[in-house]
Amino acid sequence: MTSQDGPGMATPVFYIGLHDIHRKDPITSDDIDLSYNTGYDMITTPITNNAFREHAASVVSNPAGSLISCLSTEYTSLTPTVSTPSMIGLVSPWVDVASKNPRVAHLSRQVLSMEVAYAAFCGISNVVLPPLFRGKDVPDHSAVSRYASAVASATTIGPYLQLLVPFPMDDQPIYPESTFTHSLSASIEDVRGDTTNASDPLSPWDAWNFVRSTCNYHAKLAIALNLPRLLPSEQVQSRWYSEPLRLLHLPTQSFAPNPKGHPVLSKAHQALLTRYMRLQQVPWLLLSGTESLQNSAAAQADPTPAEAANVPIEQVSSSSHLAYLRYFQMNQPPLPPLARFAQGYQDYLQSPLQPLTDNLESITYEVFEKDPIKYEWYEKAVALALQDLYAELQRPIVLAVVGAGRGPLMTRSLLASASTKVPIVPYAVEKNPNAFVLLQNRNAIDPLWDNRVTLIKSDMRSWSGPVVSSQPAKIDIMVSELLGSFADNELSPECLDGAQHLLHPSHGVSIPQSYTAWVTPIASPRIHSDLVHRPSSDIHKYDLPYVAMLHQYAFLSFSSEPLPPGPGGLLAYPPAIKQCWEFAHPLPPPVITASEARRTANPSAPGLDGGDGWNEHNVRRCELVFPITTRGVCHGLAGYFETVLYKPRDASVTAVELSTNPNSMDEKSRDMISWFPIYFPLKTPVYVPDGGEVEVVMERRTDDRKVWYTWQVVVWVEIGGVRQRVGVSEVGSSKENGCLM
Ligand SMILES: C[S@@+](CC[C@H](N)C(=O)[O-])C[C@H]1O[C@@H](n2cnc3c(N)ncnc32)[C@H](O)[C@@H]1O
Repeated sequence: MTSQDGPGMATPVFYIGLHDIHRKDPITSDDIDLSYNTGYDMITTPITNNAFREHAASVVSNPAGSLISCLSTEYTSLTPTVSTPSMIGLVSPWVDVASKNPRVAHLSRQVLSMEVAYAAFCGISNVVLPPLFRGKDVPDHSAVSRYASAVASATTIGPYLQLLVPFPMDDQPIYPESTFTHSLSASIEDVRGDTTNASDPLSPWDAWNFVRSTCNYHAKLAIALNLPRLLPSEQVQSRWYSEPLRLLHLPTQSFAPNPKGHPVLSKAHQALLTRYMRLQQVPWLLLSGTESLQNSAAAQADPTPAEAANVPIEQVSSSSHLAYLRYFQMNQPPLPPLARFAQGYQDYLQSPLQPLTDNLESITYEVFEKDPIKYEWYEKAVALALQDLYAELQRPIVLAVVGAGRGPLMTRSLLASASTKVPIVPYAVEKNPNAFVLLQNRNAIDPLWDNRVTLIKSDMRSWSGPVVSSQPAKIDIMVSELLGSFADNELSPECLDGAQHLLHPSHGVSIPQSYTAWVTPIASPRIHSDLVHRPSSDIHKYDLPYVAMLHQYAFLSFSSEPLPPGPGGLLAYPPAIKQCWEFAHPLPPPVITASEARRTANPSAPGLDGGDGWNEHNVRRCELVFPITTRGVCHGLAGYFETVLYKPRDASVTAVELSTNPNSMDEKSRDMISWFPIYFPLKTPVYVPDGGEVEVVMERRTDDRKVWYTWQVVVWVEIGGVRQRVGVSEVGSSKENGCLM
């Protein structure tokens, strides 16, 4: 249930349910038929009836100790039916497991467990739990703790249930007409007693975070989020976006009348829905506060938007809100190319490719070759480099594509030569014997290649180099694409260093000329939950960076300069994404000389992590500090890269660059699809308070045979003028899964 038209296509399906907030008894089959006929996809139902509520209230107010009775036909009319799958069960909202009165809390837990178990028995697979937040109350930590403990117990009931935990988006009071305001406690005391009044929009999220941590990120838990009429800040919206949203509750108060009196959503609500409805698991929408089904049945069933727009104002009914949502669904903007390409892969963790040790399959090359930007940018870069070198050398340029794959960069180099009219002596070097067959084919049959490309089946590091006019020659332009999602993680530095002796020492150009790795801390509960629930026999699951189309996550650190205002005038800030390190080619000759000296068994010190230390120059370390204004949980690090393919000698001509860094990708290589980000997981997520700092310590290490990364997160807070370390993650290390050279 991800998108209407399968992978690559545009519009999500909206599943819309009806929630009658005044309903006290389970629904009947007539109600279900009516809701279908009105155009809803599902409907909420109480699990027990008002008699049960009265029974529970009498037990609560009788301290002599009578007990809650078992469910019987007196207390529920719900039975399993063919329509059960389209029902969302509601645990009685008067159940107050967070009450500070131990008796209320205890009886509430009994009711909760009976109702959840009965719903599960009936085959209802989605059950909304009673709310923690009611009316104006912001529960204190004891209440949150009691609530979390009750939810944790509920996760043990029924194997196939999804428990939907209701939360408001922020600390605005819940709509007064919601049944959520009345609880069992109200009959004997003030609802919760201790509450806080200070404004804190993240308090519901914080409570949710505590609940799900108590439940160890249980896969059965999801959120039923109440959308307020006034939406909170972009950061609060993004935080909820990263969480497992199953239901978005839209009370009619979230709508405003348009000039004709028809209910519509504000621009800000529209933007939020468009974003949330692109989640891979599209949340369901729940409409409440409309008039009862019986009344709205009189209105036209399932009207078209045009019909809905012509409904006289006095007839605006539940179907008007529904018709608006259907209209809104049909007018969703199409997905951008990268999002289309990534359909089905969102947040799916893949081990990074190792094209040096493994031989890639043809289909993998085919996927790279679909990129609409990368090859075009390489062609531009080669053209600029050819012009620069030809102006200096005035002879054919020796150009080698090292790691040619199936040949797309060779094709682009030949096109650049044709467009600039700079003659080239082309070489294509590839170590994958299977891809080499295709290179031979291409040379023979592609009219552009026309058998003029010299093909070398070799590792670039052991190739003896070009021969021009029967004489050994140097390469003028060495073109490669050995970059991984974190720039250097497919060992581009080691491969290109190994081939540098083939490059002309004074004017030789490497395309790319340099590349940088970038990182930022993120909240990624979905990915964390995926890792938590992988078998514990997978002992390295946290000790590996993953390639992932990051989707349901939230940035935690932002720069202080706002972006231009978005829909509804909400201010948003770009994420703080910082550079870890850089590699540039060719290396200064003394670095290569020193590396060679260490390799040739002289008495110099060994490498820090073993070996002779000849690859020590490719070791890197960074310590980066990220300010955190709004508290959150860091589950891992998102990594990106940027590369300068070629910076022309004429400084007035713009350099040709590629980027996957969200802050620069649109400017440098918009719509490029070849690389997903990389993700470095934390085994134990770390909580970062408001005003804290996340320090990221990363290293690229080597023992001359392989390369690996280590990563660690440290949380700092200033308390009483003293900077204190309040959280430290384990050190993640990919040493056991390092990239072999
Ligand atoms: C990421 S693929 C890029 C392929 C192609 N240039 C493209 O853009 O579609 C990297 C290619 O480099 C090759 N390769 C990696 N290391 C190499 C080495 N040391 N010597 C020769 N080829 C290498 C791999 O086999 C693979 O074909």
